[in-house]
Amino acid sequence: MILAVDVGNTVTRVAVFGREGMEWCGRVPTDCTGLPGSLGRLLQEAPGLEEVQVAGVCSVVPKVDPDLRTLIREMGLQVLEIRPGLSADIRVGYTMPEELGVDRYANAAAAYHRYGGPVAVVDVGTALTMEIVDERGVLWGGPIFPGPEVALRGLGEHAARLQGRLPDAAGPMLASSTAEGISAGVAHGYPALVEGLISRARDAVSVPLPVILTGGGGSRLQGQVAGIAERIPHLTLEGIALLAGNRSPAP
Ligand SMILES: Nc1ncnc2c1ncn2[C@@H]1O[C@H](COP(=O)(O)OP(=O)(O)OP(=O)(O)O)[C@@H](O)[C@H]1O
Ligand SMILES: CC(C)(CO)[C@@H](O)C(=O)NCCC(=O)O
Ligand SMILES: [K+]
Repeated sequence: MILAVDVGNTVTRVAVFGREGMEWCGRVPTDCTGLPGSLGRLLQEAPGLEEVQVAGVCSVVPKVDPDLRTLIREMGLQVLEIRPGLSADIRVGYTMPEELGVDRYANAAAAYHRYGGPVAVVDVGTALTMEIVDERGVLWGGPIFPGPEVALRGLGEHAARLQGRLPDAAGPMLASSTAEGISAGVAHGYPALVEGLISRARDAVSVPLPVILTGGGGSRLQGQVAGIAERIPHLTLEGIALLAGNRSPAP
């Protein structure tokens, strides 16, 4: 059994994986000072944790790493840090592979395991990213763009008359108020953005490219974007479990 830990800039997700796949998952906010406490409490509820020996840890928030490692080791688990190079199947196309977000590497590993190459992932979280693995198994970064919440917060901070809050409902294209205009921007803008990125990625790869949608914002995009093969909400966790399960932990 493996514990997968995915520390994103907004949300930290954890899951227990057994032979049959994911058996339990939970989430807490990534609050840099409070994370070890809240994660420790959450993990007390995790069923089957006594059978786990290895924690695959994937963090894109370096500040939390030391305390997180301490917490996991104090729970009696061995820490296996996810890093580019853990998969024998994919090779990172970055000039400096260590620059690539490890969550993106985990996404790519899970996607490649399911589909082979080429395959792409669109992950909508704090950032909107695309990971592209070509037919030779080379992982290219793909575009990085502000996620919906970050984009709107930026707008609110820089435009005196606009609020930077995410709307609940989709606004119409012919808006009759500022609120409707903003909700139309998010509801129509992000699907159009993702469709455009997918179309350009397909031009760049020039072979049929299945695309997987994931991330907390992925649920809002489901059904709104043409050309998505499937949405897999826990793709990053799946990739972490896969990468951690294939390797023995470092001493
Ligand atoms: N109305 C909406 N339309 C589009 N996207 C939304 C909407 N509401 C929330 N979102 C997106 O959903 C995401 C929330 O997902 P979640 O709380 O799982 O965190 P996350 O951003 O995926 O976390 P991380 O980047 O830390 O992995 C936010 O990134 C936000 O941009
Ligand atoms: C892009 C994010 C923020 C997505 O979580 C993360 O993967 C990250 O910090 N990446 C480093 C930059 C890169 O992947 O090229
Ligand atoms: K993420």
